[in-house]
Amino acid sequence: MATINKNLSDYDKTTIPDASKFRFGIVVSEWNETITEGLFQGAYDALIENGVLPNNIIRWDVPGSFELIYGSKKMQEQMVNAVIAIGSVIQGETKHFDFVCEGVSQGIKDLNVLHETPVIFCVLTDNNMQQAIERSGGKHGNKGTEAAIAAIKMAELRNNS
Ligand SMILES: Nc1c(NC[C@H](O)[C@H](O)[C@H](O)CO)[nH]c(=O)[nH]c1=O
Ligand SMILES: CC(=O)C(O)COP(=O)(O)O
Repeated sequence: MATINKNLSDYDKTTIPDASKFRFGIVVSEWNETITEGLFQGAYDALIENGVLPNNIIRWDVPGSFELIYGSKKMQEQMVNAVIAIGSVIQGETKHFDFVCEGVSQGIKDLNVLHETPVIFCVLTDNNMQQAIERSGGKHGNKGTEAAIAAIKMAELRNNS
């Protein structure tokens, strides 16, 4: 199903584990800052709504989405139950978009394969700014909310396995 047929902020609260026992790391890319701030807010609000204590949310900023890999790797070392990597890549005139998207998605996949702490992929890869606006608190909801719910579920899975 495409995002266009699904609001990214919708979730069934009754299916979400109690998150009050968990600590989360959020790594935020500064590129397309208005978008990544919207995603951060969506993630932060959803964590709080599901019982996470403000002191148990650690935020670090990195320059761009490519740096989310290193930032998330260091965040995995911080005694957190899960990490959320937040970025926004927007298509430009060159192939740079493809390299950044490929690098960050493969890099975060590698962190999930190599280490115990789950890293959630909250990186928008849009054709234009309008698509990014619509997915960071706009008409399609907020991918930050979706990422926070995924982080809680993965923290619980890790706890129980
Ligand atoms: N163009 C975008 C970038 N580019 C920057 C890279 O992510 C990286 O910071 C640079 O190559 C230095 O290593 N980053 C985004 O997050 N979004 C973009 O649209
Ligand atoms: C995603 C990008 O790399 C980007 O927006 C850069 O734009 P350009 O390809 O025009 O340099």
